[in-house]
This record gives sequence, structure tokens and C-alpha cells, in this order.
Amino acid sequence: MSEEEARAWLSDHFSVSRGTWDLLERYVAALLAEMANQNLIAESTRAHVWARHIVDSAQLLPLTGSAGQGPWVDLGSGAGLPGIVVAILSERPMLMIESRRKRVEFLDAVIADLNLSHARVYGGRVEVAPATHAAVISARAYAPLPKLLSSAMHFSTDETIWVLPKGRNAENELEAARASWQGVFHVERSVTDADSAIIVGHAVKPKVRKGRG
Ligand SMILES: C[S@@+](CC[C@H](N)C(=O)[O-])C[C@H]1O[C@@H](n2cnc3c(N)ncnc32)[C@H](O)[C@@H]1O
Repeated sequence: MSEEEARAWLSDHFSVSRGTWDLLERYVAALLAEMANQNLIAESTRAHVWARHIVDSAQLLPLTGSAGQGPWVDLGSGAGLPGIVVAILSERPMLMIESRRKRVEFLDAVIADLNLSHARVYGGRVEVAPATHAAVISARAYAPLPKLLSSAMHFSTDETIWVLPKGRNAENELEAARASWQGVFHVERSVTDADSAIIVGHAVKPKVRKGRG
């Protein structure tokens, strides 16, 4: 997907007002400027930021159409991917969780600059962040599936929709996790990379392993 195609994809899939484009442009500018201070995205993706990061994040939103009321919780938000992008495109309350202090400061600054009053950041580890009932949980490049699920089950109910962008190994990761995790998950193709996929579904508490007796 070229940068031009990425912008066209956003126009086709969201009613992007001039104000929303402005917020997206300002976020991209802030992200690229902050690269002078900290490594937020791979250097090789700098010239493809709209396709590789903005659309890659935005594509999660249409997968959550059946989500009920309640916050979206984004685990390991880093530079705000997908958390800030989703907060620009949606009015759903957004809680980003990020443990690295410099990244938390950047996220707080972006929220203030863009006036995203429905978004906030918890600066700390996912495992100890206070529980809340999430309507949606996302996690992009945060952790392997079993760790990802176990670290955030205190945010999940039977209704929570998990949207988890994964690389080429999505099917294998899902298959491996099924050994110890119940849940109803399926895999959606990524629109930005034909080889990548997004795991979507509901997680249920881990299966209890029986001892050998
Ligand atoms: C590889 S980065 C990905 C960031 C962003 N989601 C993206 O796609 O660009 C993973 C992020 O998760 C954060 N992280 C890792 N483990 C965490 C934990 N247990 N609790 C909170 N944040 C965590 C790291 O500090 C880092 O910013």
C-alpha cells in the first residue's frame, strides 16, 4: 500500500472531516519530530508512516463494530499505535497503557496538544494497571499471545473484543495459545500487508491443567 493509497483507504472507510485530517497530520508530525528524542517507529518505516502505522492502526476500528459500551484499552501503546489513531477516529473512551516513562510523556503531550479529552494514559505495567471492563482490547507488537492474554485478563469480560495485529505467524500463535486458552478467535487479513493478520475475538479464562496425579 502506497502513502497515497493509505490516505485513500482512510477516506473510503471513515468520514474523515477536515478537522480529523488535521489531527492525523499533527499526530504524524509530532511522531516524526519525537524520533529525534526516542525510537518510536522503525527508521525504515518513516517514509511509509501513513500505510505502515496510521492505516495499520485504523484498520482495527471496523473490526470492533459489535463492541458494546465501554472503554477501549490499548496495551503497550508506545507512540500511540493504535491508541492515538483510534482516539482521533472514534469518540470511544481510550485508555492507553505504557510502561516507559518517555513514551508516557509523549502520549500525554499528544493528548493535550490534540485535545483528545476522551483519551488517557496509565503509566505503568499492564499487569498492575487497575482493572476496568474493556469493550475492546488492542495490542500491537506488545507481547506474544499467551503473555498478552494473561497480562490483561483483568480488563476482559465475555463481551470484550480483542483485536491483535500479528505478523505472518498469527495462525501458528493462535493454534499454540489454544492449548491453554479458551476463547473464540478468528484471523482477519491485514489491509496493509498481505502476509500479516489480525487476531480478533473473545478470550475466556485459561483452561486449568490437571496434574498427573
Ligand atoms: C514494540 S513496542 C510497540 C508499541 C506500539 N504498540 C506500536 O505498535 O508501535 C511495545 C511497547 O510495549 C511496552 N510494554 C512492554 N511490556 C509492557 C508491559 N508489561 N506493560 C506496559 N507496557 C509494556 C513497551 O514499553 C513498548 O513501548
